Amino acid sequence: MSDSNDDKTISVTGKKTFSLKRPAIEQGMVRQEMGRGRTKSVVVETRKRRVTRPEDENPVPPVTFKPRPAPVTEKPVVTVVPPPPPRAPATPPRGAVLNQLSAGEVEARRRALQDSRVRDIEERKRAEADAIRRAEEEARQAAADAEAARLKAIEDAAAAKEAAEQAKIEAASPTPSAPPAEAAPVAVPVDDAARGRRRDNESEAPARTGGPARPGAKVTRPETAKPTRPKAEEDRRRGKLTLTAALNDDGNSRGRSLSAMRRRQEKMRRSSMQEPREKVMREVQLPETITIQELSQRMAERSVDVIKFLMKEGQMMKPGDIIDADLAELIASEFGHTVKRVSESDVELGIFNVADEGGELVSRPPVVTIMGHVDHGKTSLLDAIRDANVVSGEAGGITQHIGAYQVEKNGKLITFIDTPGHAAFTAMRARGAQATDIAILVVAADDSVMPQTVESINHAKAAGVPIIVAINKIDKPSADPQKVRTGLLQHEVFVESMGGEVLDVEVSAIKHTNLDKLLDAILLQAELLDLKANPTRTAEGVVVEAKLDRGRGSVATVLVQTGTLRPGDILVAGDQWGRVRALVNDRGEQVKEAGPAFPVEILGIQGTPQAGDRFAVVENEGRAREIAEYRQRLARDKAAARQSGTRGSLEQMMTQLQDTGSQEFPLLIKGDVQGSIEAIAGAIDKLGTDEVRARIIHSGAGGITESDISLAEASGAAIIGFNVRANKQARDAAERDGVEIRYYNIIYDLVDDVKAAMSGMLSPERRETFLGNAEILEVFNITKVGKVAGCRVTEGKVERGSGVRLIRDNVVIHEGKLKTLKRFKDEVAEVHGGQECGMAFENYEDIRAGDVIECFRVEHITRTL
Ligand SMILES: Nc1nc2c(ncn2[C@@H]2O[C@H](COP(=O)(O)OP(=O)(O)OP(=O)(O)O)[C@@H](O)[C@H]2O)c(=O)[nH]1
Repeated sequence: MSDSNDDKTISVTGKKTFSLKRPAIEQGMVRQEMGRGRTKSVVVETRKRRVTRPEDENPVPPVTFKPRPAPVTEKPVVTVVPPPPPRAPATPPRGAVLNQLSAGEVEARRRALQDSRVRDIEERKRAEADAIRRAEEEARQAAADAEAARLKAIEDAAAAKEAAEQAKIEAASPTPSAPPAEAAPVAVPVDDAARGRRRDNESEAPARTGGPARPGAKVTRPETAKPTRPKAEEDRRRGKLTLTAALNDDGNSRGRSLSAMRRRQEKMRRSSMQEPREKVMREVQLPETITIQELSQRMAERSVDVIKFLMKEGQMMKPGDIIDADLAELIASEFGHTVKRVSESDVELGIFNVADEGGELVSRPPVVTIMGHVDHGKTSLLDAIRDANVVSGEAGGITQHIGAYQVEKNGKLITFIDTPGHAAFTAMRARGAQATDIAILVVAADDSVMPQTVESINHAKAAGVPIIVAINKIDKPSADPQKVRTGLLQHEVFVESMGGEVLDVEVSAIKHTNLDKLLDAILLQAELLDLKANPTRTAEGVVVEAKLDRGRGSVATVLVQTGTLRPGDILVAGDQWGRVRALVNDRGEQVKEAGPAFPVEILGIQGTPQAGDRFAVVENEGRAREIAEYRQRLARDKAAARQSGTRGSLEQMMTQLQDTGSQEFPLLIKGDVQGSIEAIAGAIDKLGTDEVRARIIHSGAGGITESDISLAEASGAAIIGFNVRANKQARDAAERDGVEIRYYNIIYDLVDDVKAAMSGMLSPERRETFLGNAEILEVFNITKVGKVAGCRVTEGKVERGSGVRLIRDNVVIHEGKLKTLKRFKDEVAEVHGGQECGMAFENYEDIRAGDVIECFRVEHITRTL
């Protein structure tokens, strides 16, 4: 051990070692008050000015470096310094020679000893005060802890009885670290505190107390200081000092607040009891498809719970997966929620057929359509009426063909739809628009009832529209109006003069004869119908015609059916929408409004709607755009789904019958001759029972036309072709509108199928795929082979091995198989459109130039219902 080491020890521990050699700098430990009971130890250095005396002029060199080593005795030191400080080192520093001191030196030493004694006393007092304060702090802390434990124990009596006991025990019994406050000064010896500070640490340092413990003291110092600091440090770390804490009696300790403890207890009680929260049952809106995440949100459940449920059901899914409404409903009901299914089409809700809110119903003009057989004078009659009865006061106005016009008779208006013919009428009806109130059936007096007259009758009847018969061309000498009347009887049109209720007027379009009578009849019929509408509500109606006009953009002629349309209105028409820029009437004049049954041209629609589309005024552009987009999407989907299903199919009809309990089975029959049609109609009629019967909405001889398709579509009927085919336009229309056409050449098969459909047991579906048509250009008679048709494939392709039909004037002459299919003398598998080929039928030779050979493939698909 060196001197320097000794010095260091003193400075660190603060102990005073009695030594002859006093360091120039004195050091000591002082406890400094930090406020609110906190203290800290501070090392204090005291620098003393050296006093020089005459005898000290030659100062004794430092004893430690004295060259003469001399034995060091303790005794003189002990005698010179009367009260040896407790635990003072027994050995003075080596190298001190006492017996060679001068008188001055002795005097100086005596003074030094006195000073040190005074210092010792002061330090002892200070240490005593420190010890008392520390003891008080500890006691206060212990009391606070005990109080906290006691409160906790009281409030949580049931749950923590033992803890309460323990807390009480702790509170009652003093621990070494927490003696009672009043006992503290007695319990902690002052001198012990001054020297070793911690009596309770004595067990840790027995070796230190026994002898000179400088190195040991140095090492253990942090430990000995430890118990005095923790409280202050804990307080500092526990959190920020608040006003409450500062004003607290404890001063230096912050316990948990009462409410914090209550909260904690409540939390513990909840978690221990696992109290289920009250579940809120919701009405979950389900669209056709929904993601699991969205469904969970709508149910206010966790998506992980939904996924767990699905896993239990054996389906591994992710939150982003899309499920259908059925599964979503199952999940929702499993979680205890109710379900409300909504569909995309809900966007259209409240657009059409909006109920009148108050407003008075006022009479409106009737809307009339003219129908009839070709060349019976429909156009002539329409023109004659228009020319003769242009709305009074408007003379000179240039008549515009906008698709509809109005005439005036006896101060009453009549609206005519300018597109004659039942095809247009039914096309409109097929789109859901029943624009017409009255149908004028034009029958030429010199020609009587013809096939299209019958079609027109059937179309009007299917629509439930009353008919007025206009017997035209009565100016002609060959006119026989009576023949027309009797002819109509066969088709269940009973005119007044024959005892029926149907009004009939003999007219001449050319001579303008009886046009007034016809108009009177229309007004009379309108009166019977009591046509009324509310002009004060938002407008609804139907598109009569639409076109893209150069310079004016999209132009649509609409017929307002209810409400009043004005410029600035936002409307949706079919899958188009727009803001009405201008309204133009049938005389080319801009008008400010169009009321019920008024035809007007609208400018401002974004695209071109289709004739027959319904239109309605909506409240804002957003809604209009939304509906238009939905409808465009729907149209695309429909187009995509067209291949997969047909609307007017026997199968579907049967399902409908089962679903709706409907008792009618609508059919449209076209045959090669009237006789076979009658036979078919008779056979089908016999199939009828009390529960279900077939209703032939139209039948006729001849090929299947576009008008048949639209009638079938509008009436939801299936078309049966007996030995007849559909022409190209009709085929396209059937495909577009999803109407099934079934071809038969044996009445027995036809009746069997209808019977099966009606009784709910359909035989395997015979699905026929059209492959192509070839026109016979020339017929060659080749010996040994027979008749060979030199053809050009006009449509699609022709395949060897497929079924073929020979068609003459849209009537099937023969159905069978091909014997040969040749191209430049070679037998080929198929011939494509535009190419020429040679064909011969098996066992059939009656072929002529101009005949058409239809090629088709037949598949039998077993029905699954
Ligand atoms: N004598 C006479 N001829 C008439 C009368 N009405 C029409 N015609 C003639 O009959 C022919 C056909 O008349 P349209 O008005 O074109 O007949 P439509 O029914 O419109 O004919 P499509 O448009 O082909 O269906 C024309 O040549 C007319 O001149 C009439 O009252 N008397």
